[in-house]
Amino acid sequence: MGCSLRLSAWAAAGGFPPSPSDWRGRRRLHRAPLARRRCSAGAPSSTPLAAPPSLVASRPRAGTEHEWLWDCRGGGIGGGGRRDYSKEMEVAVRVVQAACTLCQRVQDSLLVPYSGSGSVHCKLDRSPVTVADWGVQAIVSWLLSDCFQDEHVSIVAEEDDQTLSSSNGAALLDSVVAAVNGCLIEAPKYGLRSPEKELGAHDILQAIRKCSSTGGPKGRFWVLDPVDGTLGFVRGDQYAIALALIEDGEVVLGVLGCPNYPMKRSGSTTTNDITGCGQAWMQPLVHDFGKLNWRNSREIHVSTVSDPVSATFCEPVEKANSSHSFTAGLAHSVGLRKQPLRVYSMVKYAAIARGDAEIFMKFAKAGYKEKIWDHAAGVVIIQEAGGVITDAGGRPLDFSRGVFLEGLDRGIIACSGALLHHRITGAVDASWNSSTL
Ligand SMILES: Nc1ncnc2c1ncn2[C@@H]1O[C@H](COP(=O)(O)OS(=O)(=O)O)[C@@H](OP(=O)(O)O)[C@H]1O
Ligand SMILES: [Mg+2]
Repeated sequence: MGCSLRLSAWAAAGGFPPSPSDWRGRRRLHRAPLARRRCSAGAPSSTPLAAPPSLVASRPRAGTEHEWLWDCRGGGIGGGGRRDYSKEMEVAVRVVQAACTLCQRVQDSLLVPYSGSGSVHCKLDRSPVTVADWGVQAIVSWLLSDCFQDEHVSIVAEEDDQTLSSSNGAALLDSVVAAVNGCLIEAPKYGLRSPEKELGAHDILQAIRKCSSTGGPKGRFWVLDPVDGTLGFVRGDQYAIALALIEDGEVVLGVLGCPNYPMKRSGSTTTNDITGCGQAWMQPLVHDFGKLNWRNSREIHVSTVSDPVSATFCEPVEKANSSHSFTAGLAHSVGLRKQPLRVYSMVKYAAIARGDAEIFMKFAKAGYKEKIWDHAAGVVIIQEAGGVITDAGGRPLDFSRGVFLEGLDRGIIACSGALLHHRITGAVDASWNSSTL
């Protein structure tokens, strides 16, 4: 399912990174161009930004032997009586692979000041958005519709077309059109069809608009977060492309593309030897000179660590998105010793599924409503890899009630096993009333 990994030259030489700071994307943006960007939300806060010139200069080019790209995919296809989702899974992996390429190109262009696709824009809620968000949404929408022509394809996704359709949006729309066509022309590399002729602005706006389903308890719909962790993306750091399929309110498959998540050496995966309850895999991302090859898939499992002393917990980077002080209190009370691993996006979910961390916690401010696209793909991948994920009251996350995770009790807790999960939910109950959330 889906996390895809970019192996830097450093990781190729040294194996899996030993410390949280090493999880940061290998591409750093220079401070000056970022500071001039319009969106304050895109500006760095705690993350060191200025790239040592050596890092930027020595970043491996796509296609060199140093650059292996990986993704993991998982899916709820093991359940009894369920239908076969292999076609949907295959299409979803191919589509996310294509989307990863678009994102990598746009993230690279963010390194180039004032380049067309390299600018960061602001949404009404002041969160950042780039050509990649609209570009991915357009190609995923177009490709899914093309692959399932005899079905009505329904998609719930994060972006709308308002900014692009506005009178100020023409230049931006041109950049999206160029990025989308540049990616779709390579669709055959992923076993997908390219459009017969280049898509025009109208086609692309239509594809973006098509993702306007609002989900619900019945029927089938895809859920897309085109660039999850946009803040990480614009900072040259971690992000994920997240695609899931929901049927009658249940997530039945998910794919996460995580192009900047470094690969660990295959030898170190031998510690993760428990049998998951389903199936989750990771596989190489196709780089510029490659072709999708299914034989490279590997099954993934959660970690076997159940002692809090040895466990690693991860959480959002921004304290505005999850209370760091509350999770620090929980960590202390259950005996977690390690520093939290703060990583942008659903890469955190991939990390739990792959056994790189044992716990994920998110406690948003009161009143914030979690969206289904921020969790659907990651949740099913964790479950299929053998992990447990619920709200803080121990109930499954409910994807059947529209675009929000309605009824979510306090926060989200994912663990590699039931024992750790039980301890954390117990600690939440013990400390909730005295918290200020
Ligand atoms: N106030 C608030 N509280 C909680 N969550 C929020 C909030 N605002 C936004 N979001 C959603 O969080 C998504 C980013 O999650 P991350 O785990 O990447 O957060 S962080 O950037 O590492 O802090 C982010 O997803 P993207 O917009 O796709 O990046 C948002 O959907
Ligand atoms: Mg998101």
